[in-house]
Amino acid sequence: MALADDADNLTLHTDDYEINMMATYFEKGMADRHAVFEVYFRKMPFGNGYAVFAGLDHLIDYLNNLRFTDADIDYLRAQSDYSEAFLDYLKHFQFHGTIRSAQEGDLVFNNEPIVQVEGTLPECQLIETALLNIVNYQTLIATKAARIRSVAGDDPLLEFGSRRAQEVSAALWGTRAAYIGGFDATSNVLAGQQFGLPISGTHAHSLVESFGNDYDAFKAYAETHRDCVFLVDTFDTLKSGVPAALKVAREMGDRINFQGVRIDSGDMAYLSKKVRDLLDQGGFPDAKIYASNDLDENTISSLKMQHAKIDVWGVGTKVITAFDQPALGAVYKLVSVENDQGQMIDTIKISNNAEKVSTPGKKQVWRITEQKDSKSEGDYVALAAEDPRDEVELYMFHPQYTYINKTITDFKAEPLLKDIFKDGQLVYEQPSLSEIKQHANQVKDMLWPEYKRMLNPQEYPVDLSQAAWDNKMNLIKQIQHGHENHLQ
Ligand SMILES: Nc1ncnc2c1ncn2[C@@H]1O[C@H](COP(=O)(O)OP(=O)(O)OP(=O)(O)O)[C@@H](O)[C@H]1O
Ligand SMILES: O=P(O)(O)OC[C@H]1O[C@H](OP(=O)(O)OP(=O)(O)O)[C@H](O)[C@@H]1O
Ligand SMILES: O=C(O)c1cccnc1
Repeated sequence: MALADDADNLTLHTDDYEINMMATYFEKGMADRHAVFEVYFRKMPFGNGYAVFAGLDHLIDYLNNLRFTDADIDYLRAQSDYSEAFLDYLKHFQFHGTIRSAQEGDLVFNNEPIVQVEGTLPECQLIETALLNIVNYQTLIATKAARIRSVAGDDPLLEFGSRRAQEVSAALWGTRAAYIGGFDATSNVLAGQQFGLPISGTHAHSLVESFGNDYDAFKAYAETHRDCVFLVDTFDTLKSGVPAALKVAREMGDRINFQGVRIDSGDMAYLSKKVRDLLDQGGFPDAKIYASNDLDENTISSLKMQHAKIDVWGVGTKVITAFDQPALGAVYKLVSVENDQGQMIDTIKISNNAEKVSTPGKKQVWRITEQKDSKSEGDYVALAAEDPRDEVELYMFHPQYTYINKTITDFKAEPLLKDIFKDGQLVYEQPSLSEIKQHANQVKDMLWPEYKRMLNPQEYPVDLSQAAWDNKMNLIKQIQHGHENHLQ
């Protein structure tokens, strides 16, 4: 079944309630009301000290193709009680909004806006689902990949997860996100073609089974390929797999590039050391040992501690499915909306759970670093009208435990949210994937190691400016005193 006549058009990839709300705004004469929504997540994924932002490229594609086709309108007409006037509005709908966002590869933290959408109420509402879907998944995978990179050192990391990913587009966009987070190549050929990712591949057990023994399989492979990595664990790694690999490598000599062997089961610390000895004694000290089988940052870290002689890591299921945390949990909250007098009114979502109280007002995130070493002091979430670069000293305090505070003087402040779309026009010059990867690598340097350790990292400060904090407290008080906003 074809998904849509225009595969890039994901306009109906939205929740029914978004279109229902659009209809209400339209019918109530509020379709031109201006609004600001912000995306943020509440908890750091995997207990990591930072997250790696990804998804902007797909988000831009999505917005560039946002329009209701005739078939979409017919479908909506058949599904609901929308008026013809509203359907006609959808037919002529174009995205004229403004998007500010972190860039792919940027480090982002909990409780700060990572994407901001400004536009009419209906257009902001329509894109919520797809935006969250894209950013939630890709940021999660890029972060998982960064954790795996953090224990792998400089070893090559290959992404093998397509067969285990949650369907096709997760495999494709997921492997791109894993590349941004720190992987070097993917086994997915379509991802290579579509995104320009380096691809890489060895062979499966089925090849060995098809030939009935290691030697015949490796020999056949060597006669049909120049670059060879032999999978040695189908029958017996040490007694049969590695000896057969060595025999074929010797027989083929310069006719092949014997890159090494792959182990996919058993005790990989023990086996890799034994295999290393066999390769070295067999005259192939440069042959590499590849390992795969349910690897993640914990097993790789453990194998490193056991001094396993593994050179290249193939990681599938656990990176592509973000195995230990299936969702990032980023949300999309209205922070400001125009009233019937044309004034922007800040809005808040109250909850008994302090973490769930949203921070009202259109904001910018300022990354504060020390002048002397460019190391980060924390993020300063300020109202859009504020500019900490005008300040000589900056008072930073924890938004809940306000007694935790510091005043810093010799600082640089860089805005995290950059202009992507302005009034519907793409104004962002999209970097290449290799530039994104390089950026992701570089920005990690600004974090102190305490925020980067895999287990129990320090909590990175994400502070509110005094004005943003006062604004939040005032709105909470107003609501507690029964003065809810009446925008009509
Ligand atoms: N020395 C080791 N230290 C820590 N973890 C290891 C070590 N050796 C292997 N592992 C991991 O232990 C797990 C073993 O999984 P599993 O029981 O599925 O493998 P297996 O029995 O060797 O092979 P098979 O996939 O054929 O069942 C894998 O996640 C593997 O990466
Ligand atoms: O374990 P993962 O991290 O998900 O990595 C991908 C796995 O996919 C392959 O196994 P599979 O059993 O699917 O095929 P095979 O016959 O090649 O072993 C490969 O050998 C890895 O074990
Ligand atoms: O190339 C490989 O070795 C590979 C590819 C996909 C899954 N497992 C292994």
